[in-house]
Amino acid sequence: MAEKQTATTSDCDCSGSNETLKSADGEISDSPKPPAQDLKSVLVTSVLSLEKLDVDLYRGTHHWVPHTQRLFGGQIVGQALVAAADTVGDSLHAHSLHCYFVRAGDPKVPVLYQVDHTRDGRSFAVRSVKAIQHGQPILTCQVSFHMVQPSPLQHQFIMPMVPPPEDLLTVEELVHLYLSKPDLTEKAKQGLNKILAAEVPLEIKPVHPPHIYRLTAAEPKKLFWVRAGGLIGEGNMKLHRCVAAYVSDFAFLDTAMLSYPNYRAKFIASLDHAMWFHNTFRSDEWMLYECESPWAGGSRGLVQGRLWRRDGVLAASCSQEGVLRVTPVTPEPSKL
Ligand SMILES: CC(C)(COP(=O)(O)OP(=O)(O)OC[C@H]1O[C@@H](n2cnc3c(N)ncnc32)[C@H](O)[C@@H]1OP(=O)(O)O)[C@@H](O)C(=O)NCCC(=O)NCCSC(=O)CCCCC(=O)O
Repeated sequence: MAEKQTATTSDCDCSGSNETLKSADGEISDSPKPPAQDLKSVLVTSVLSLEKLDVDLYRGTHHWVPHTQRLFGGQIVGQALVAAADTVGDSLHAHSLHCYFVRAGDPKVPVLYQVDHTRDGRSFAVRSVKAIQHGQPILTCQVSFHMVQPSPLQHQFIMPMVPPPEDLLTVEELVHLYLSKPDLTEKAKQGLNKILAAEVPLEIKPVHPPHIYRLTAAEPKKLFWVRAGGLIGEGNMKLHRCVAAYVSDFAFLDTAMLSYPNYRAKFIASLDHAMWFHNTFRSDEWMLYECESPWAGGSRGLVQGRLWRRDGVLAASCSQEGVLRVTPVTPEPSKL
């Protein structure tokens, strides 16, 4: 047991990878401007840097834990993808993954990732990953990898027209703006300060920032720009998919709650998560996350998302179902 190594992420020399930034029509695109932030992202240095304990066995630790004190689903999916990707060659790239969150993750102990080599074929390889805590699975995940293959069949939806990230405020800037408003209730202040204290390793700019007190039902749709906080770099393009897996579970499921301002979630958790990767991208550059919920019912909600590169190329698609147990909100007398 146990030669100790760090798996697959920041230190991996994947300079042999021939994956370049290509647009949907196969043209090499103008490389978007490098991100402003120059410090290595904590997603690289910690969250997605797994310890290799043995053949096909990895250990991951935690960074940001949501207030629910159950592990963030995106972290578990991202780490599972790192483990799976470490067991395939550099010419294979994850094109889809399908996961079930079967138990809540415990933030007090690390997570073990056990990889099973389900199949290795000529063009595709499939890995099955079990994330384990206290001897029991918390996540089961299947990842399929594909070698780069050309095709005359190419189409995609068109990216929604939205203001560029430079014209929008980050969540932190919005919170400071809200905190400067008079007549803020103590409860609202506490909620806003909690947002500032959370060390989410992502930068987010909502396209339509929510009103501090959401009073009216909205369509279950939202759009936000998102990128990893800090630099990831071009060295390991596989890692960008792992980061996108992390990103894709963030603020996703609550899209299903947007039409119900008179209810708050007393229990909300993702049950499953699926992703399809379509094109290369850098997750430390701004991507537009377009989220919508086509259905809710039976204490569950379905959400679907598209991650767009800012040059309009569809990078990835996501789907998730979650449990939504709600309780009515008592209206507060003092509103902004
Ligand atoms: C809990 C899961 C979904 C399975 O549920 P169940 O089979 O019901 O498990 P139990 O252990 O029997 O119950 C758990 C809990 O729920 C209460 N419960 C059960 N049924 C009902 C019911 N019909 N009505 C009311 N309450 C019910 C039960 O009493 C227990 O309550 P407790 O005793 O107070 O605990 C299970 O599959 C699970 O937990 N899966 C993991 C889900 C998960 O962790 N997903 C990833 C994290 S969520 C996430 O990351 C979303 C992003 C958040 C960040 C952001 O975007 O801001």
